[in-house]
Amino acid sequence: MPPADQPPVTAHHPSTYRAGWIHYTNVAPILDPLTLPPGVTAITGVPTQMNAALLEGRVDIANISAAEFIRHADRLAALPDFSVSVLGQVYSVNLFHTAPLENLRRIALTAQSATSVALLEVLLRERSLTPELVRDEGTAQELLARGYDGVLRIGDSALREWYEVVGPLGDDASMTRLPHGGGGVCVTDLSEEWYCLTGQPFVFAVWAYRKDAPPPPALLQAMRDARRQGLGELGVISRRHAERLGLPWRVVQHYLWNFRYHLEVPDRRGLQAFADLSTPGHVPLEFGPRPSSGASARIC
Ligand SMILES: C=C(O[C@@H]1C=C(C(=O)O)C=C[C@H]1O)C(=O)O
Repeated sequence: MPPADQPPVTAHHPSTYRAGWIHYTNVAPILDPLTLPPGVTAITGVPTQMNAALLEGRVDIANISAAEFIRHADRLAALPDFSVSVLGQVYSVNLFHTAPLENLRRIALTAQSATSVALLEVLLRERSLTPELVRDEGTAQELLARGYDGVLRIGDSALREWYEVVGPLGDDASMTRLPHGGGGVCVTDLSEEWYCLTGQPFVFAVWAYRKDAPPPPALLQAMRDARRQGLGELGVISRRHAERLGLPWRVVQHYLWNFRYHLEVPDRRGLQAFADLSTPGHVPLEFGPRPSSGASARIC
C-alpha cells in the first residue's frame, strides 16, 4: 500500500466496491491482517483525503473523521461495530503549546484533521477561549518556532512528536499515565480533555459508507476476521510499526491496546455527545445492521 501521505488514486470499475483507508498506525490491528475479498479495491490517504473521497463518490466506504460523518449524516451511515475510539489519553491527538491554555493567542491546525479540529473548537468554547485558529502545516517544533503558541497535530507524526517531548520513557515506564511535557513544551491530549469534560470515550473515526452503496457482506466479514487476528497479534504488529516509526515497541503496543475498535455502547454515547456539542441540529446518526450470526458484535 502507498504511504498515508500520498493523495488518493482513483481507479473505478463499475463492478468493484471501492474502499478508502486512513492508514495511520492506529488502524494497523484492522488493516494489516486484512485480505480484501474479490471485487473490492482499496486506496489510502490521510483523514481529510478519505473524507473527501467518500463524499465525492470516489470511494464507497472509508474510515473517516467522526466529525464528517456527523455533518453528513443525511447521506452517510456507519458500520455498527467499528470505530477508532479511546477512553482518556490517546497520545496522537495533541495540542503542543508553550503557554497555559488560557493565554494561547494563535494555534496552527493540521490540514489532515476534521474531528480533532472540531474537538478542539468544542473544548475551547467550553472554556470560553477564543485564540486565532490557522490552518498551517509543519512539525510541532517548526510551527512553534514560527511564532504559534499552540499547534494541533494528529496521527503518526503527532505520536512521534509527543515522544520527542516526553521521551525516553525507559523500560520500566508504568504506561498507565504518561508524561505531558518537557523542554518548555506542554502537550494537551485532546481525548483526555474530552474525558475530563464528559467522562465518556471519544470516537475519532467511524467506518462510514454512502447510504446508496452499502458494503458487501464479504468485506464486513473480512474486516471482522482481520480485527480479531490483529488484536491477537498486537505484539507482532507493534514491533513492525515501532521499527517504521522509530519508537520503542512498548510505546507502540501501549498506544494500540489503548484503542477501542468496536463502537460499543459507551463509544456511541460519546459520539452522540460530541455530535450534540459540535453540530447542533445535526440529523440523527444512522448505523448499519448488526451482524446476524447470533453472536454479539463484540465477539464476532
Ligand atoms: C486518534 C486519531 O484519530 C484520527 C483523527 C481524525 C481526525 O482528526 O479527523 C480522523 C481519523 C482518526 O483516525 C489519530 O489519528 O491520531
